[in-house]
Amino acid sequence: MGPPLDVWGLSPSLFSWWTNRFYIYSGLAFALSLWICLQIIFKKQAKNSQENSTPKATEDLLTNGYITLQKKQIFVSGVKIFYGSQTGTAKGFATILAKEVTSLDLPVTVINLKEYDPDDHLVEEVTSKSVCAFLVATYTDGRPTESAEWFCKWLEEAASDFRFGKTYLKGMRYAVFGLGNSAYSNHFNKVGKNVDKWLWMLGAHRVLTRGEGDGDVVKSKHGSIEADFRAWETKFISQVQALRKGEKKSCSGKCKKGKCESKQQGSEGTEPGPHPQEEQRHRDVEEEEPCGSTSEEELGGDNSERPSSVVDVEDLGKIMNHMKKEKREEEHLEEETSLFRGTWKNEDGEGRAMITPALREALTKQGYQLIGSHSGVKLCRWTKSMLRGRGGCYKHTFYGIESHRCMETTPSLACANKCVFCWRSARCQSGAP
Ligand SMILES: Cc1cc2nc3c(=O)[nH]c(=O)nc-3n(C[C@H](O)[C@H](O)[C@H](O)COP(=O)(O)O)c2cc1C
Repeated sequence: MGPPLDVWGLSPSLFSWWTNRFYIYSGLAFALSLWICLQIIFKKQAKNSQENSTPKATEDLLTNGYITLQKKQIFVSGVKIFYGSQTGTAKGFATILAKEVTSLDLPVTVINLKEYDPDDHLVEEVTSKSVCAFLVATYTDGRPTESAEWFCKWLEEAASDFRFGKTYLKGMRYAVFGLGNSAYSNHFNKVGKNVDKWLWMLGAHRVLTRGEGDGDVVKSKHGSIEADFRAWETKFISQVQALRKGEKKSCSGKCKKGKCESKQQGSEGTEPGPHPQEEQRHRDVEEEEPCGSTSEEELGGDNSERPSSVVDVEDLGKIMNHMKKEKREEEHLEEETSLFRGTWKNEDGEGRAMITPALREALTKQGYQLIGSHSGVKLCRWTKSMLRGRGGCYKHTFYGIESHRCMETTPSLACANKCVFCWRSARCQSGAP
C-alpha cells in the first residue's frame, strides 16, 4: 500500500493521472506519430498531383521551396534544305518541302548550294541538331549543276582525304533526294548517289534512304518526278517528326540485306527507342524503313565499316582479314597523329616526337622499317612482284627503270602535308637523286 493521498496533498483526479501516466504518454506519442505520418502522406499527394498536372519536359518543379528549371531536351532544332538546281525543279521541291516543315512548327532554312561554303559551314551541322535535306539534280555526264559544283567537288575531296577522317561529320543528320532522268542510264541520278555516299563516308548519319526522282514518266517509280518527290517527302516529314520526339526507328529487316545504318552507327544511341504504336504508324506511312543501305552497297564493302582512306595494296589481303581490328587501330592512329599538331613529346620530354607509339605500331604492321623517330622504309612491292615473275611497274615496262630495286619510303613521318602518295618516295623509286 502507498502512502495516503493526504500525505502528498494530491486530489484524487491528479492521483489517477499520475498512476496512469504511462498510458497518457503512450497515447500522446501515438497521436504525434500519427500526425507526422499524415503530414508526410499529404505532402506526397500534393507533389504528385502537381507533377501530373504539368508536362514533365517543360515544367518548373517546386522543390523544397526553390524553383528548379528543368531543361527541355531538343532533338531537332530545325531543318536545312540544300538544293542544286539548274532549271528550277529542285528549287521548287525545296520550297514545297520547306512549307511542309514549317507546318511542323520547326525552323527551316532553304539554301542554294551556290551560296554555301562547305569549308566554313558544313562541320557546324555536327552539333547544330538540324536535319539536312539535299535536293540535287544531275546533268550531262553525271555532273552536278553549276551551282552545286563547288559543293560536290569539296565533298568528294573531303571524303577521300584521310585528314578529314571517317568521323568528320559524325553527328550530322541528312537525307538526299536526287533529281535525274533514267533516260541517261549511265549517269542516272549520279549526283544524288554521290552526295549521299560522300556524306556517309565522312561519318554523317543518313536518316532516310536516298530518294530517286526520275523525269522519265514511263520508268519513274511513282509515275513522275513530282510523285517520286512527294513519296520521299512524306517519308522525310515522318522521319523528322520521329526524330523530333527523340525517337529512333529500329530496323524491321525490310531494308536491303536486313541491315540498318542506325544500328551500325549508334551515334544516337542515347535517344530512346520508338513506341510500338509509333513504329507501326511509321511502317504504315513508309514503303520501307528509313535506314540507309545505299552507300554501303555501292561501295561494295562490309556495312559495318566505312572505307579506309589509305590502303596499302600489298597489305590488302591482311587488311580484309582484319577489317575490324584495322579500323580500331586507324582511329587510334588518327587520334595520335593529331598530336603532331599539339603537345606530344618524346620519351625524353624534348620537343615534338615525330612518331607516336600508335603510328609506330601501324607502320610496322604495314611492313615499314622505322628509322629513329622520323622515317620509315619499306621494300617496294614491285620487287616482290618481279621476284615472283609477275612483272614490274610501268617505269620498268616503259622506260626500263629498275624501280623495283628501290625501296618505297616515307621520308619524313613528321611531314605536315600527309599526302596519300608521297612524291619524294616516287622520285626515289624512279632513280632520281
Ligand atoms: C542537258 C541535260 C542533261 C541531263 N543529264 C542527266 C544525267 O546525266 N543523269 C540524270 O539522271 N539526269 C540528267 N538530266 C535530267 C535532270 O537531272 C532533270 O531534268 C532534273 O529534274 C533537273 O533538275 P533542275 O530543274 O532542278 O535543274 C539531264 C537534263 C538535261 C536538260
